[in-house]
Amino acid sequence: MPQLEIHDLKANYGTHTVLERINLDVEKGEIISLIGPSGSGKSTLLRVLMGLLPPISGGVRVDGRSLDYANPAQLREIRASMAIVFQQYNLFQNMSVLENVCVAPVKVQRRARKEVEELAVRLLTKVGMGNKLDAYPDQLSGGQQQRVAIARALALQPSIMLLDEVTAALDPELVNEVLDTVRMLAADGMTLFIVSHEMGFVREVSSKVVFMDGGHIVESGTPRELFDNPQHARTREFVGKILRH
Ligand SMILES: Nc1ncnc2c1ncn2[C@@H]1O[C@H](COP(=O)(O)OP(=O)(O)OP(=O)(O)O)[C@@H](O)[C@H]1O
Repeated sequence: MPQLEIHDLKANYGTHTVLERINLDVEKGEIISLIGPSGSGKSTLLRVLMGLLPPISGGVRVDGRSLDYANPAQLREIRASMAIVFQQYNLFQNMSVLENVCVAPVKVQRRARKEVEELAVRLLTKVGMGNKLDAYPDQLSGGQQQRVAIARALALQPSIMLLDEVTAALDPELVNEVLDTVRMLAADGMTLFIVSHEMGFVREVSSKVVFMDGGHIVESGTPRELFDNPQHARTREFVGKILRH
């Protein structure tokens, strides 16, 4: 059974339909990259999956269970099983690195502080921030802050991580340290949804690349299928354009 099943999903902003007929099955440990032109609905799909924008119709199943985004108790569960990291790291400026990672598991998930702190130290060490536990966000580079943001998401112990252009706000020399962290998550078997404009990276890590345009999935396939042998004219045009850059 796929870990995540998206069935005929539709979403609107007001009366404007921004996602339609989205169908996608994701197996545990898969790395799914969403690519497509600006405004094609990539971020919106992540927002819908997280329950930040309720779908108009269609459904999402996690481990075979249908998610009811209108049910507040289920919404909490959804947010516990998936974690999202955005382009802007949005760390709490008045909290240390360690506290940033611990606050939601302790305050929202009501897990024991000692256990959470131990996990937080392990995660921060893993993302190369173990020597900055007591630092404050304004003492860190963008790449370091983003790695703390990834550790913070991992501390929620999600089974699926959604990464929305996590390197887009970084100076070029800091991009790789964050991509290395994502490579590590992939190697650990975490199921990942990635929206990224780093096409070399997308090609390297993805098990499946999904090309979106105008709120639809146009086609999906392995990186090789999608980049080297796209089936649709629209995909060929997009891939041709990005590869020329
Ligand atoms: N908060 C919002 N209110 C209304 N419309 C929105 C909102 N956010 C996005 N949209 C619209 O929804 C559509 C999909 O936007 P989305 O941000 O999902 O695209 P995207 O593929 O992630 O683009 P980009 O690569 O530029 O981030 C666009 O037409 C956009 O204008």
